[in-house]
Amino acid sequence: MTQPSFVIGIAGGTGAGKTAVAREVKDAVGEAVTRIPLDNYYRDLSHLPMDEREDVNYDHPSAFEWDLLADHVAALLRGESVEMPQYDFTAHNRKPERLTVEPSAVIVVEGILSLYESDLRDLFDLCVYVQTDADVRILRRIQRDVIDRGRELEGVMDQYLGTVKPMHEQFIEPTKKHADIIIPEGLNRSAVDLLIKKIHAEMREQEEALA
Ligand SMILES: Nc1ncnc2c1ncn2[C@@H]1O[C@H](COP(=O)(O)OP(=O)(O)O)[C@@H](O)[C@H]1O
Ligand SMILES: Nc1ccn([C@@H]2O[C@H](COP(=O)(O)O)[C@@H](O)[C@H]2O)c(=O)n1
Repeated sequence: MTQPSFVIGIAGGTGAGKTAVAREVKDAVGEAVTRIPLDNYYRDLSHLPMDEREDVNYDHPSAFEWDLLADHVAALLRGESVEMPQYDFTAHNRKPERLTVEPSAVIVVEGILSLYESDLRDLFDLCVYVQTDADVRILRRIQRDVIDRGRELEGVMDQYLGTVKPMHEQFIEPTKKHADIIIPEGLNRSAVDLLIKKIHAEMREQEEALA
């Protein structure tokens, strides 16, 4: 049985506020929202030792298992549950366990390159880009990586200049052209409230279509 779902892709640079927006939407709309972090679809790198996993370019499109993510979103739209991978930023690898995700009225796919791959984008009803200046994003990222992810400041800076910034300019920022909505700064109250209103309106339409 197909599940009528409203699918939203939220993209934007590291530290832009994508996760904050997606969490705010889930908190406001509730159980009807399933959040699918793109990070969970980083390729399994169990075949590489830790020192090689540390050096992977995690901001290049090739770092993600796009087919699996598109298959999972398509399965949810067919009304089937999926076994979503989980990611461990400390190990630079997938966790052994998966999380069962059930079909739902609203699906939010959120991550740096959510709007990059056309097969995935074709499944989205609404494309959102969170636009935040690079200086604000790097400050947020340093805070998160050093405090939450236990990384050294020097490593965060090297990674930012070596891969994060150039990949942002080459691959992430250009996906803004696919956006229906651009949200400034992340948790922009007015923009997020409008997004939540749109989701409620779509859910009402789904309910009326089923009645
Ligand atoms: N408009 C905002 N003003 C201040 N801080 C914000 C705003 N939006 C998001 N943040 C904060 O910025 C940090 C990074 O946001 P996050 O959503 O994790 O970014 P992303 O998922 O895009 O990497 C978080 O601590 C979040 O609470
Ligand atoms: N092992 C990894 C995997 C990813 N990253 C970085 O995460 C960023 C994406 O997540 P956001 O919440 O910031 O959007 C991306 O820029 C990768 O560089 C990492 O550092 N280590």
